[in-house]
Amino acid sequence: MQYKIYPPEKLKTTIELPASKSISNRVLILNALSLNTNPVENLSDCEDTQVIIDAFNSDSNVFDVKGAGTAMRFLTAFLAGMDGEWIVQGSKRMHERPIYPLVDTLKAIGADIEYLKNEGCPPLKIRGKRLQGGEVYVSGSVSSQFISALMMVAPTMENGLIINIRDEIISKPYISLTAKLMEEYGIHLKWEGNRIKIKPQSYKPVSFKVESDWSAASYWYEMVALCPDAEITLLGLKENSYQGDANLVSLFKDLGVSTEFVSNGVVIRKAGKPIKKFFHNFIYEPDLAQTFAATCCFLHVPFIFSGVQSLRIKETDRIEALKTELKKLGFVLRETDSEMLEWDGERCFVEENAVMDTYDDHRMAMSLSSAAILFKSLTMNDPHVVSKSYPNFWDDLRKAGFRIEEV
Ligand SMILES: O=C(O)C1=C[C@@H](OP(=O)(O)O)[C@@H](O)[C@H](O)C1
Ligand SMILES: C=C(OP(=O)(O)O)C(=O)O
Repeated sequence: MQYKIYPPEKLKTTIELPASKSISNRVLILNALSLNTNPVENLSDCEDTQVIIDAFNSDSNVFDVKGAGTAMRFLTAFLAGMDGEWIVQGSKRMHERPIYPLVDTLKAIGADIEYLKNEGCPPLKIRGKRLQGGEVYVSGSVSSQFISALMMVAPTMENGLIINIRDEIISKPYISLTAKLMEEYGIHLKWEGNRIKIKPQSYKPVSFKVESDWSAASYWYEMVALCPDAEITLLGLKENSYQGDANLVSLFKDLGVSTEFVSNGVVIRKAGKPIKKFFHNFIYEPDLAQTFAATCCFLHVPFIFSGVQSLRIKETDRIEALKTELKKLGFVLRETDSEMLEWDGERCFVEENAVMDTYDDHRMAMSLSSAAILFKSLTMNDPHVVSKSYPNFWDDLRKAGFRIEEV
């Protein structure tokens, strides 16, 4: 399926953002560990959250997490400590995404996990049993989700868990998010430097309301940056958010978007000119890199991004995908080394009748959609991929005045 997207003359609207998928997916695991029966308010309706709900409601011992990295990693650690024999599988891409740092660590404390296809990647067969815990070493440079997964199950282990994080810690705010949510569920943990100590203890069931998703908000910031006349209210965002991607407020200031925090969210507006060149290390906000690559190109602001190495092992190789799709629109991006992505302002011919590919990656679709504002229209393949984190994205664009035709 293809969409042809036409922008409105001006943007003035109020958008009910989806709930944070990172918080929703942690809360589901924490609820299961605390035997919590209180309903969660505002749980995300996205596919990545639904696959965890489906796993918990299933009578089968075979779970399909589709493309959800958090679901794959969190359920692996959860099921490793649950009596029974389990199979966790996912999409074709999920079966290429690494999970060995987590599996190796779980095996080191007695877990029984087998690779069913490719060594180091899902699908997995897990023969669950109560884990003793102890002291483990895990790499922090592949995915923070391994550390979050271990942290959440640590209090249920007989001896608790001391997690020593080796190498560079990427996506650190997501580890902080896990720690803060565990604290809300009554857990005490000690995190000093590269060491997280969690004693055996019981989770307390609590009522929880999930805040809106800052990563999803980034696409609306991008639209405001590109639209000559724009004011958008985004509901449900918190100023003192647990989400690291809230850092986009200060990053978008440099690209001419102001943020006013109001009681029920934020109002974002066009405010001044963008800076001449944009520099940022995305190691702590990998999910924002595509938004900023697209925004900078469409604003004609050259950029140097560092810390983008983890983008290669996400829903797709996001570096390759960005280079390919932005080139179709006339922007020549380069990797100066494996951790850097740069656009020095080099242009090429805009491909005639360019059609954007989305690579089974919600963030490719959402970050590129704003090109419709610059080019007056945009055609995109497989737009439904947004359901991974933001199922109502296209409906919200329609609400904001975009015309979207199915072609
Ligand atoms: O823990 C989480 O909720 C997430 C952690 C990040 O992954 P990595 O730690 O693999 O970078 C992020 O990209 C992903 O969208 C969500
Ligand atoms: C990388 C992402 O998700 P995950 O790793 O959980 O599949 C994402 O949502 O951008």
